[in-house]
This record gives sequence, C-alpha cells and structure tokens, in this order.
Amino acid sequence: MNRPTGDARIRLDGVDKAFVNRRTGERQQVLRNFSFTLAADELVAVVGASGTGKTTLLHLVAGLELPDRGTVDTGGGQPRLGMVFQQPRLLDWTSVDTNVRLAARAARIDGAEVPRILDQVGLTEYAQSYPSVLSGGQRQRVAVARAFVVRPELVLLDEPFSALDELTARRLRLLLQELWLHTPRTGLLVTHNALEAAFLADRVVVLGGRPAQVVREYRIDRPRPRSPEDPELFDIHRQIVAALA
Ligand SMILES: Nc1ncnc2c1ncn2[C@@H]1O[C@H](COP(=O)(O)OP(=O)(O)OP(=O)(O)O)[C@@H](O)[C@H]1O
Repeated sequence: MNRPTGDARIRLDGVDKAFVNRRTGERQQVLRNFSFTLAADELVAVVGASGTGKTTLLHLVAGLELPDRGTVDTGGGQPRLGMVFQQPRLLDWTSVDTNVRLAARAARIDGAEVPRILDQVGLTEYAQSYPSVLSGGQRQRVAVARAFVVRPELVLLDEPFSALDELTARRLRLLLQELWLHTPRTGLLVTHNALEAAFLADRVVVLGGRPAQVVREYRIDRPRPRSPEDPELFDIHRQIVAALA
C-alpha cells in the first residue's frame, strides 16, 4: 500500500464496490469510481438515506470489505482500529474490566490503561460487574472504552448511539467529544442523525444516489467543546436534513 499524499490519513481512489444478492442473484453497484479522503485527526460524519452505502464505506476503510476496483490507502499498513457499533457486542460471560482488558491485550496495550479508560467513560464502579446488569447506555460506554483502550489511530463508529434513548445518546455524544478533546484522532462516524453529525464532526458528508456519490459536504468550524444547544449547529443540521430530503 502507498502512503496517502498531503495530510490525508485515509484515501479511497476510484473505488467500485458491488454486492450480489444471494437470493435473487441481482447485482447491486453500491459505489462506482468513488473517491474520498479522511485527513489526519479529522472526524468525518457520513449521513445518507438507508441503503446508500454508508456502512459499506466504513467497512472498506476498516478493511472488512475489499474494493472490486480502485484503492483504499490507509497509509502503509493497517492502522490500529477502534470500532463502535450500534450494538455493544460485549462478552456477556465476563466482567466489564475483562471485556476492556481483552481488547487491550489483543492490541498489545498494557492492561494498566484499563482503569484510566474506565474512569474516563464513568464506569469505575462497574469494573467488576457483568454486562447483563448494566443499562444500555452503560453497555455502550463499555464498547467505547474497548475501542479507545487500544489507543486507536483510526476510530470507526457505525451508528453508535442510535439504539439508545435520546438523553443517553446525548450523554454519550458529550463523552465522545471529551475523548476527542483529550486526544484528537482520525475518525469516521456513520449516523442517521444529522444533528449528531453536526455536533461531533469536523466535516459532514452527505451520500446519495445509486451508485452512491458525495452529494454535499459541510465543514463544521464551530470551536470545541461544542454545546448540543448551539443554534449554529441546529442551522447546519437543518441544511443537512434539506440535502437528505
Ligand atoms: N454483504 C452484503 N451482501 C449483499 N448486499 C449487501 C451487503 N452489504 C451491503 N449490501 C447492500 O448494499 C447496499 C448498501 O448497504 P449499506 O449497509 O452500506 O447501506 P447503509 O447506507 O449503511 O444503510 P443503513 O443506513 O440502512 O444502515 C444495501 O442495498 C445493502 O443491502
């Protein structure tokens, strides 16, 4: 793999990606000649209608899918990844501490990091609890801790808060903002929530069409820490929703 030029951390160039529906045999071209860059320490949110190809894009960046054509350049080797999905996907048979510790061990990160990250996500007192006794929001905090304990060079978030009630989702967005303020990282956030995108991201990319293209892009220059009540973010949110319609 070549190193991306400029300050791009991730670069997709001329990517084609199609899937064949196993049941109908029909081929669906999700991306064609698709190009996209993610700069170092940039957090980009991707929004778009259901089925547009947002998760496909995230999977290509993660190396979970390969392009049919074109290149996905992650800068010389696979960056250390932290991923958060819609569901926390925890190991139910063991404690919160061990869930996070195993992720650290898999990434060869010192386990001494675990108490610090549990403190950051507000779960110190639940370290020895099993996931089954935690609320949905607490479980997702464990998932966030597991993603961040590996000191990720690239954070991929696939609708991380969409299964949570609005108040819990809001708290977790604030937590994510704090983690990013503490250590800025390169990140890709897939979300259906245009306000979440505007609140968290440096840039919001609207995907549309089939095959998918970038139909609009918004640079969010609001200083951090941001407030979820910032009227300017609501304004950008309205523009994004209009672009999605
Ligand atoms: N592994 C796969 N096999 C077959 N089709 C797939 C596969 N992965 C994705 N697709 C199809 O590709 C299209 C894009 O899917 P993708 O999950 O990327 O969309 P999305 O924008 O993330 O959708 P949503 O917002 O609903 O999660 C969809 O029509 C989907 O059915």
